Amino acid sequence: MKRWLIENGIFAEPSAERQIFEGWLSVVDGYIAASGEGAAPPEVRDGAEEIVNGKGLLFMPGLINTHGHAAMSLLRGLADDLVLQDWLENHMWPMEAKFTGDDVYWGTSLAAAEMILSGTTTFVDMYDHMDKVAEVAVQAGLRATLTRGVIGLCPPDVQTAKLNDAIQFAKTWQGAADGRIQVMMSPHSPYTCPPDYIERIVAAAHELNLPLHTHMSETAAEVALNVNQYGARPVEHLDKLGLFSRPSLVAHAVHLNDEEIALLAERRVAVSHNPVSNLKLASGVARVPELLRAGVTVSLGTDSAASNNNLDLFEEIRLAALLHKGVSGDPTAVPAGEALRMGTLYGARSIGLGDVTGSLRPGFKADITAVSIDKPHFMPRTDYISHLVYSASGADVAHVWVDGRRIMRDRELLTLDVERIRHEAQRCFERLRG
Ligand SMILES: CSC[C@H]1O[C@@H](n2cnc3c(O)ncnc32)[C@H](O)[C@@H]1O
Ligand SMILES: [Zn+2]
Repeated sequence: MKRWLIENGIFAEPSAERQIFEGWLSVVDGYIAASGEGAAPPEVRDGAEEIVNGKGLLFMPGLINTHGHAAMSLLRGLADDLVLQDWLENHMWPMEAKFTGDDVYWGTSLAAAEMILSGTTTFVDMYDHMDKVAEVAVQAGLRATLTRGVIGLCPPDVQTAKLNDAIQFAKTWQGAADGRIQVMMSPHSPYTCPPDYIERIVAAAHELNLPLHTHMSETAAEVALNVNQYGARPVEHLDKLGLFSRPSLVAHAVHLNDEEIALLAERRVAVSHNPVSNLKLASGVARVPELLRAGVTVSLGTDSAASNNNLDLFEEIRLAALLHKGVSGDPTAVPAGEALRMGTLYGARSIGLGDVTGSLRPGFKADITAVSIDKPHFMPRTDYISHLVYSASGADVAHVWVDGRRIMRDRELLTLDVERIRHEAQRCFERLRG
């Protein structure tokens, strides 16, 4: 039984009434065991194998990135300042057609390094060659919810092969690495998957007892196309195809009307809000305050480094708090505490891990991000929730633990060889470009 302790720290618990306390927190076998204000009780201190001095540090739940395509980090900076369809069809998909498992391995490793360095402990990833993504997640020590995204714009035998690949991936990896790896099923979107194909994917999710994840209502053009092709907007269309009969997480959900928001709430569909990607691709601004008011679980995602162009979830938290004030004219539209919950607790809930991670309460996994607060931009000590949301960035993260295991110490990655990853990522990109 491994017991360790953090003492002299400041702790931020986004779910609590009183969100900040100064004191200690103990971990036993990867789970948060207890915490309290002031000095740790002697029996806790005496039983600890390791004591982390938390002076100058703020400990918070590890950040949860609920939508991304990690391997696309290889395409960062390749095609900027374009709208979604042009970016996807003329720039991303031609490059992705050349991706091998090796590219996905090194692209995902690059993303994993960046995510750990900026305080993310759990990530959702939708891509191809998912065995490689899972391998990286296990090696990096991250928690991950992974899904083989399928695009159905291909002959029936290829559709079937892709679906079988997704099923095989799920059977191999669901619950791996002591439960750190979870799996979902993913039609890429309603505009790339014909209705009967979506129904087959939903049926597979029922058989395997898995949640579903998809891109939905990202652009106004997508909604118009859906109405033209199928006579319904994407929410109604996917509802009719049974997608929301499983626990589901939709990415973007930018273009929604009031009825659609009500239906998402009724079906308990979670939304991954990706504000930076939505701004960069000029997709629009999601109706986050309305979604939250309707009771929808809204979490945060970066999308890929090709449409962001980094994986720093602190930026999404800050933007979620700022953007909706700006567009609504209401400074309380997304308050700081709510933005922090979107990056932690609500992220966990949106992938069915609401009792596992996203909180520092006893019984949760010790997925912890330590922010170095001995810096001018964290002074004076007025309100640390405010500082985390409006002032912090990923570069302030000092240490990271997942499942109670430290994976970054003083900004040194303990599970990944960052020099090798940088070199291999450049090599992969040059081959792809060539
Ligand atoms: C089938 S694997 C995932 C697939 O999704 C593509 N993608 C990346 N970002 C977006 C986005 O914002 N909207 C829709 N699709 C996106 C990526 O290029 C992969 O092909
Ligand atoms: Zn995406």
